[in-house]
Amino acid sequence: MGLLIDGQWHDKWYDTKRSKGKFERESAKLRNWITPDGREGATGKGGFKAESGRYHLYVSLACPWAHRTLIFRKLKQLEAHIDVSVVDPDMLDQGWSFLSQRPEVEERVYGLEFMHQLYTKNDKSYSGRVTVPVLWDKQTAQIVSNESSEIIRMFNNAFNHITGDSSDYYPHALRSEIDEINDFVYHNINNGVYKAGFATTQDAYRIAVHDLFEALDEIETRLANTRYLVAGQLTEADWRLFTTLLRFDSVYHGHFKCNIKQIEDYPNLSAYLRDLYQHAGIAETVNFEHIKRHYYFSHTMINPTQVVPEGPNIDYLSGHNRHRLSL
Ligand SMILES: N[C@@H](CCC(=O)N[C@@H](CS)C(=O)NCC(=O)O)C(=O)O
Repeated sequence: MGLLIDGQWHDKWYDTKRSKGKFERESAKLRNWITPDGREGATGKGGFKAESGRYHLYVSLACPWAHRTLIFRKLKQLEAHIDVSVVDPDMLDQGWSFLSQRPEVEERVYGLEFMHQLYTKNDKSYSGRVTVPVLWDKQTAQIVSNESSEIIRMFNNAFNHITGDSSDYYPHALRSEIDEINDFVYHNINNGVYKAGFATTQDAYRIAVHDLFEALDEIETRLANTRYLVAGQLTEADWRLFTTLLRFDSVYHGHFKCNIKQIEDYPNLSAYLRDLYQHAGIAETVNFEHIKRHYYFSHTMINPTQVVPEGPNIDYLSGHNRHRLSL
């Protein structure tokens, strides 16, 4: 685990000393947008027109942020248009790498060994963390974006004229409601599990874990009478919550000490999680072997033995009975 400073790789863990033991996530720095005609998007520069075969997506199958992008690639019929490279689940002294015996792990554009080489190919004096997901432009050899929340929005609509798929997970009429729930879920749940897991003081951990479970309790109540988070309709807000819920009982509950309850203890959240898992195509984007191996093996300051637990055994294909809920 490390970061680039002026284009040089440094093996360094997160610095929580300056923040009294709190984990503070660095914001993603590369924020351009693919648009239907190449016009500039909400941030960054223009020149990234939606085209079949031009872009490449780098993901970790373990990472909840990268998982969102794989889900949108699937939901929006983009598999034939945007190909993918998968990093090794072990993120050690060189950060994310492609050095692996696993057949699914390979850098498929240039044959690189490490993800940090892609970041320096984009900018040879880059400074910052080397994160996944990354959306890469093969035509100009640049990173379009390393921010998952924006990559899923590009996938949601920039390629519709190419795929013919006009399903919309961020409809205009629901945007402010989606933004509001996203913000709550991001701070307390998506990033909340990391704030608990990476905290290096008791106080920082305690505050994060209580905020997390208060938020889960609130969502549990919200899901009692509605199938999805916003307007009874499947939106990006659901997929953003899904990738964290899915990892919760296998990883965050033990490894990140989020152990006040499991998702399986919540009747509505556990059924909602199954409902989303069983949505067409989604199970194919899930790899529990990578998920468990990555966290337990890579975070050696949390789990120095690198032993990966055997359990839990949860059947995400079992019945959930959420179809009865409409609005
Ligand atoms: N804001 C980014 C966060 C991505 C992120 O933090 N990814 C993790 C993997 S789950 C990562 O690559 N971490 C490496 C590091 O922080 O050095 C996004 O949502 O795309």
